[in-house]
Amino acid sequence: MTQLVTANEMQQIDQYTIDVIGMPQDVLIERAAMAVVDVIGAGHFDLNHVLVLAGLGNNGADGVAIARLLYAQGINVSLQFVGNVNRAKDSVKRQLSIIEAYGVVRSEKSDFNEATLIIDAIFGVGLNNDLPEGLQKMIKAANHIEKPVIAVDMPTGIDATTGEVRGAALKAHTTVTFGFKKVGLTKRVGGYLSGDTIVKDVGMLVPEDFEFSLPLSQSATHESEAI
Ligand SMILES: NC(=O)C1=CN([C@@H]2O[C@H](COP(=O)(O)OP(=O)(O)OC[C@H]3O[C@@H](n4cnc5c(N)ncnc54)[C@H](OP(=O)(O)O)[C@@H]3O)[C@@H](O)[C@H]2O)[C@@H](O)CC1
Ligand SMILES: [K+]
Repeated sequence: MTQLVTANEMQQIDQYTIDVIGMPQDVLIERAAMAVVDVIGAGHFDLNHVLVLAGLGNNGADGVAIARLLYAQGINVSLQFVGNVNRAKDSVKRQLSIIEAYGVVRSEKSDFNEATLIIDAIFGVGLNNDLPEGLQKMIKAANHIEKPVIAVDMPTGIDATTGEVRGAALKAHTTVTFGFKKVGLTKRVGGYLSGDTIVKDVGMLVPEDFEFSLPLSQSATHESEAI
């Protein structure tokens, strides 16, 4: 039995945990990154060349932290930004200044062909529009070569509430989603493109009087089991 949430409900819980409980955002980002690295470690993925695709919001911040953790384990990882870094959120810029001290290579072009595993940290629950044309093209090309993809929180391009594709969506082998299972991962194309979905606890707290709008789902899911 799992509690399903909409994008908005997840964002309210995020904000409450940070603003009311006082949990630093960078702690949540670090725990999210560690959760994804746990899943990578427990999986049977080819880690010869991991390519992290990072966007400009907190989903991207998760991605930069994941790249740092993998690099610190001696894994061959490259980081590619999707979008204009100058427009990135502060959380991403903080992660960037940290990772630069570790010496991680930032690749400009998307070296999909060499990658043996792709970490999709472009957009998460903050997706609020159709993807830009260029990104849609890149995603369709990536889907075509069928590289294994681990989606961070949501497959990029899937609306976390409706499960619809916003122009294009990166098909994931596995989706590691934080806190609660987003209802978009169970509906329409979102249910298909998200692959195996694992819910990981990153320390979010739900307000006492919080009213979930969705019923508990029967769907089996991996709770945040220790791996
Ligand atoms: N909050 C927390 O504490 C934690 C959050 N966590 C992580 O954060 C993720 C949510 O982060 P997020 O709200 O920054 O949104 P995200 O999905 O990164 O999008 C980035 C920005 O892109 C923009 N944008 C949207 N759609 C667009 C489009 N079609 N085309 C172009 N641009 C578009 C939009 O910016 P705007 O347009 O609103 O200025 C948006 O802000 C969540 O999924 C999880 O991974 C975890 O670390 C746990 C702790
Ligand atoms: K993502």
